[in-house]
Amino acid sequence: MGDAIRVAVLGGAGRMGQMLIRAVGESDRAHLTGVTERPGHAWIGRDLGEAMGGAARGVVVSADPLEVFAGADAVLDFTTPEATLENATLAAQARCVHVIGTTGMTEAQVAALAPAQRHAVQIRAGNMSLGVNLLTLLTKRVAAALDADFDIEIVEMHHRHKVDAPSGTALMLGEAAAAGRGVRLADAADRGRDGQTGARTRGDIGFAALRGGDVAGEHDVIFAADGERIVLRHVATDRMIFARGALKAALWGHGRPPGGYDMLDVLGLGG
Ligand SMILES: NC(=O)C1=CN([C@@H]2O[C@H](COP(=O)(O)OP(=O)(O)OC[C@H]3O[C@@H](n4cnc5c(N)ncnc54)[C@H](OP(=O)(O)O)[C@@H]3O)[C@@H](O)[C@H]2O)C=CC1
Ligand SMILES: O=C(O)C1=N[C@H](C(=O)O)C[C@H](O)C1
Repeated sequence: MGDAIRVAVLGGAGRMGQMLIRAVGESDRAHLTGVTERPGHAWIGRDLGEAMGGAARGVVVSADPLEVFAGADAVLDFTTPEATLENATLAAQARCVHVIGTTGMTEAQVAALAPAQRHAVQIRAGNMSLGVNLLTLLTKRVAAALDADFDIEIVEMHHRHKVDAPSGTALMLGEAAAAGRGVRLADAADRGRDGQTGARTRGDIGFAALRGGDVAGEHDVIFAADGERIVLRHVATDRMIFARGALKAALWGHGRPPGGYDMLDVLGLGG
């Protein structure tokens, strides 16, 4: 394994957890040293390979994140907001790179992640794909070039199991649009229309969330004016784009000074 970094996957039985395990397995720069799951999960105590329906891999799925963090240089965390908050403290104690893909965190939960950044490299993004991160830059540019005659609407669609809305990606795109406009998203966001809503408020950034089937993730940023419409679109057809992005982040973060980073930093696209 030579210089390969030691990587653990948190929430290994999840949709993303299984992709992350695959991505680490495909890499010659990383090797899997641990996997966690929620206490009480059916995979706990089982060999990972067997739990996934294949050959034994010599990694036992653990409900004890402490021992898993202790044996890892980096942890990949696509779990729940509550688990991610606990993991941030453990990553700081173990000085692990903490790659956070978890979405649906409240403002207070995001703020609570900050103290851990004094001791650990923490890389967080609502979307780890190259395409979406590029789209945030395009969105910011287009929003900066247009005035509020162009109404901005962000429409996203995801699989039926998704539990948070708007998606983390939609919020990233909303932040980018707001930054381009020179406003705060918190002041401009319209996150739910139903019933007698009244006419659209000029300058609002609207969100709509669709859920159904097995959609991996689709996002449109619409700039709609009288007589014309610009649509910027990203379509994910395979969750491996998120998993490979997360592993790229772990490799990038290994050996860096502690702090809070995002995927634009990892991809070298930050300002
Ligand atoms: N940033 C990005 O690029 C992407 C982010 N995501 C985000 O990642 C998150 C996970 O998505 P997805 O994989 O679809 O969801 P899943 O529900 O399939 O996976 C989450 C996994 O975490 C497990 N889990 C829950 N609590 C703990 C705990 N305390 N310790 C260890 N494991 C735990 C769950 O177990 P159990 O089911 O038993 O509760 C489950 O197996 C979501 O927030 C999603 O939005 C998804 C794709 C890309
Ligand atoms: O839950 C998902 O599946 C996804 N979540 C992320 C989000 O909330 O934007 C990223 C991706 O769109 C898939």
